[in-house]
Amino acid sequence: MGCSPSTLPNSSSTAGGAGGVGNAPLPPLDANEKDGSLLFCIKLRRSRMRRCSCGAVTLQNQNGDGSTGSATCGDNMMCNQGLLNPLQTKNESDYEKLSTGKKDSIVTVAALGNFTHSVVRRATGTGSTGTSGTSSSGGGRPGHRKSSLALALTPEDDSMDVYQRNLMDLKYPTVLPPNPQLKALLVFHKSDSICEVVTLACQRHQLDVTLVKSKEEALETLHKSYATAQCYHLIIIDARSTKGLDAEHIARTIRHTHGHHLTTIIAVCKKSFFEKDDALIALLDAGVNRCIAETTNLTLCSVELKQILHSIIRPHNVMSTQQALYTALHRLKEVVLITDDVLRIQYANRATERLLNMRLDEIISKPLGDIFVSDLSTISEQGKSIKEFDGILMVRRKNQESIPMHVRVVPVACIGSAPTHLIFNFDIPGGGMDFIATLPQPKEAPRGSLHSVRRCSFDVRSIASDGLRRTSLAKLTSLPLEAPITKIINLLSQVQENCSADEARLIDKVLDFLKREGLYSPQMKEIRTDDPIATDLIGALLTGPSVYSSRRSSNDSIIRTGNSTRTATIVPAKMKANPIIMELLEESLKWDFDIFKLEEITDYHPLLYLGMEMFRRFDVFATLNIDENVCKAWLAVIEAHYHKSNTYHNSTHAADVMQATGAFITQLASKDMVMDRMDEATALIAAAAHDVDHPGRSSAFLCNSNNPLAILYNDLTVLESHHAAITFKLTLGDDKINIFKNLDKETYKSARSTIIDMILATEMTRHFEHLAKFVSVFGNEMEPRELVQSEEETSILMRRMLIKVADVSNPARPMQYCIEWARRIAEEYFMQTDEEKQRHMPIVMPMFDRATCSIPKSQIGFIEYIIQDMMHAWDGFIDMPELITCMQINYSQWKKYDEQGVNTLADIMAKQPPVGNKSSSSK
Ligand SMILES: Nc1ncnc2c1ncn2[C@@H]1O[C@@H]2COP(=O)(O)O[C@H]2[C@H]1O
Repeated sequence: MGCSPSTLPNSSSTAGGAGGVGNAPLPPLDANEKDGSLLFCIKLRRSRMRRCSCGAVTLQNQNGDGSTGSATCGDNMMCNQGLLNPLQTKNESDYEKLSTGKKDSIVTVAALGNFTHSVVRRATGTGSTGTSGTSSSGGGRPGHRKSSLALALTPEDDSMDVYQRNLMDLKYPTVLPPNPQLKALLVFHKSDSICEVVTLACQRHQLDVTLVKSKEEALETLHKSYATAQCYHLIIIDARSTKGLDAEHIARTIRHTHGHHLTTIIAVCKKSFFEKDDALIALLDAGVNRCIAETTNLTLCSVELKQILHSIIRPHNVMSTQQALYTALHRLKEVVLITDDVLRIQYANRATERLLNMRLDEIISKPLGDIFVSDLSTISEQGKSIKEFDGILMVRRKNQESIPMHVRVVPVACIGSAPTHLIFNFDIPGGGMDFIATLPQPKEAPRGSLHSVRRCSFDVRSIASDGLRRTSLAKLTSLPLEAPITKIINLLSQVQENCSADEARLIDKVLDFLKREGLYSPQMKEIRTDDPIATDLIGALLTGPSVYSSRRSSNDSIIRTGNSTRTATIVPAKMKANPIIMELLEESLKWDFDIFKLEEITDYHPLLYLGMEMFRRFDVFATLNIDENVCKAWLAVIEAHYHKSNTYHNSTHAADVMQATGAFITQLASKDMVMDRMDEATALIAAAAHDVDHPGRSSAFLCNSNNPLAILYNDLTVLESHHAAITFKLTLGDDKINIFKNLDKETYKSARSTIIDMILATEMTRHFEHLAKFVSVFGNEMEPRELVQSEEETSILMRRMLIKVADVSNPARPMQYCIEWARRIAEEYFMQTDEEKQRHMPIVMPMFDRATCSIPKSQIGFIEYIIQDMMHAWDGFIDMPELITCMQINYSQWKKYDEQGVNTLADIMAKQPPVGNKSSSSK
């Protein structure tokens, strides 16, 4: 069997393989799977792990006698042949019967993971495909190619002896790439001689060709083909003239169309085009895989096409099988760990989780040294050269004593260089879970009982140095403390050993939930979107920074400091009694207030002007018993600490949130749901300051870059904690701006607590928790005060929701403002991605790349997953139907843009009237 290390693309889209293989999408990749850079066809013997090379890849080989050598064996022949159609993945249990029950049998990853019906039938020698051959006679599944004329997915594919292959399959079954009837969609404005030659070349290679003449026709055809699971593998676009077709636009639209991440797109260009690298690069950036020169020479065109089939389409097909392999590895009973090139764990399967008593997210990215107590210098000398190893290592389980395990370690090379990665395989007595289930549990731990089991070569120093810690751990674990939840988890784990794969998967999910904190805190609904942009955005907003730690991490240790050069004593800008400003501020409580105009006419001091207007309208001066000038100075200082360079998180956003807060307070009052004066004042202050000193980067970014703020707040609620803290630091640090100085102690304490609570409530990771609590109290038939909650508790829930809705109300603003906010936030996200790339940091939202991001898709996802439910809940409470109306209009507009392929910021902005022109609407 061959090993086929290859690079996994860093995108969940690979998993679907929809565009490339025309099959049902595979499940999305886990974070670690996404980042895994290796793919292995592995077979693991109970007693030995073997591996060999494919093609140019060199891997060391351990022969049966223990010697090492280079493996370029005939097993490689088995790597990529035959068929794997995920649609046919049914009969896993059949296959398990076939592959188990043999002592010292080869436990193939395929045997335990997805395996196809057709392969099973071939392997068992039953069924027509077994004897007629899957690719030569057409006796396989319907619609499959006839091999003598068709493209061979591997050089061996067409000529392989069918019987011999079946025997080989039986012995070394592998996961095989799909090999469907290939379909090509030709998008040519007119059927000229070039189009004819391309068509003939396609036909020469047995491609099923469809010709369309416009972008609309192309999209409709793709849409239909996706709906009927008959995807196109190759799309060839005529890019010779922009008059007929805008190839760049078409390519970009196709890339953003669901199911076409892996579709191969080729552009046919004029010869002269190859002298203009700008134009070529633009096409490639739009998602074209290759540009080819127009030709009327059929042979040339045919050769070009053949190369594309081999170098692009075939690898895409192979890639689509990677998920199957990972699934298989994941379910393997043997413990398998793979490290990356700096010896951090990049892959661990489920058995590893059990062995180490840790969750995958706790394992992935850990340095190897963290899970072994033993000295690892025999495997890696100062992290430089890595060596084969077969012996005993002390493994450190979470919260428990270390245990000795027999471990085999194999170094592998990825791209022909010296070996960089290590594969660890643990020899588990009895072959699997039973042993793991019997590992010493806290109470019954027969300490040291396993120590005599095997020949050992422990590193005495490491054990001694760790002794103290282990002794105290031992004391802890022997305490008669066992939470009921631990018992439940253990019982469920036992049940899992003897149940079907589907049941095991469900139990896995249950276990996952049980192991989480906050079992009774409402959480976000599962994100059910296939759209990677929405997944990226919502995932980044709703999950804490730990989620990113498993992504490729950075060796970047540059610490980004906050904007610490400003002093708190900034003299307030002189507010001019400008009649235009005054006139605009008359509208300041209306939902369609033009905040961008205010930004412009106040020369980027909207917070100062809007803030004073709000303070005046809600008589905050009297409530705080403070001079107007102190409030003015306070607003000026707060505004000065918003970063002008942020496109979104600047003082205009703060003013916008304050304006929404004012509008909500007014509406509440009109509904007789009056907030008291101090509640109004604190809500406005919280709104004004809620993002102060925002660095224009997310909390996850700060955590990933070891920013001092992330260190200070232990990666928890980093930005919001900072906004709240700096608000008070600035305010209390200078008497001239201390708006609280005349409050008595108790009132100040209560005001401070309210402001902090409101600012912290803007953190999105607890979005669903806040929303669910709000709905459970205010969405109830009963009066809130009849519920168990105290009045103070209900009022806290209301204030939190108020600032949350105000904070993300931009998708429910009139369309032209909504679009401008979308532009600003997208630009800020893009700048973060640019910086992450430049500093080689983990990319928090890879889809927010200015070259490829679809703004409409991001907004559709944001509205669907975050905004919609919240706006309905808030409207139900406050009765502001204009929020819902605006949101729905905006949503339809984003959908329209999406359908039209208006994706980039430039595309969208080109469709907008100038900002500030209220009367015009979007095209
Ligand atoms: N229109 C939008 N599209 C995408 N994300 C948004 C939009 N508006 C707000 N957000 C995000 O929602 C977050 C709410 O909290 P922040 O203001 O810290 O950061 C905000 C942005 O990250």
